[in-house]
Amino acid sequence: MATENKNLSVYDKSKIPNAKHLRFGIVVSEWNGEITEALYDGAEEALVDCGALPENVLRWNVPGSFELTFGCKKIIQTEKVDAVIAIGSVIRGETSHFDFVCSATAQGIKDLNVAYDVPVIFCVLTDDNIEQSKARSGGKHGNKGTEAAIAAIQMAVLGK
Ligand SMILES: Nc1c(NC[C@H](O)[C@H](O)[C@H](O)CO)[nH]c(=O)[nH]c1=O
Ligand SMILES: CC(=O)[C@@H](O)COP(=O)(O)O
Repeated sequence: MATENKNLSVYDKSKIPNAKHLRFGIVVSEWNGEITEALYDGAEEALVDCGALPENVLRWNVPGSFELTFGCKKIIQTEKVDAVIAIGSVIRGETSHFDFVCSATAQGIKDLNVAYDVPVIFCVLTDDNIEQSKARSGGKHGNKGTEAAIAAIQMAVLGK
């Protein structure tokens, strides 16, 4: 199902485990800050709505989406977290740089999920234009940060 037909912010709280005993890391790319801040707000609000304590939501910033892999690795290595959310916004420019950043970031975050026993949630928008990004960070399609928070809670308790 494409995002076009799904609201990213809709979740059934009764079906989400309570997050009161969980601790989360959120690593936020500073590129396209208007978008990533909105994604962060959606994620943080959903985590707290589902019972997480604000003091158990740890935020680190990195320069761009390419640095998300390293930032997520470091937060896993240095902090006790039950799940990590990687937040970024990549918007296509004139060159093929978009493709390399998106691919490297997706592969890097996938690799972290293999290398460590802490789920890392891919909350990276990869859009052709800013309008698509705005629509997915609190606009007509909801907020991918909200979706990522719910996934983080579900994955944090998986197998426990
Ligand atoms: N163009 C975007 C970037 N580019 C920067 C890279 O992510 C990286 O920080 C740089 O290549 C240095 O290693 N990053 C985004 O997150 N979004 C973009 O649209
Ligand atoms: C995703 C990018 O790196 C991109 O926004 C950079 O723009 P350009 O390809 O025009 O250099």
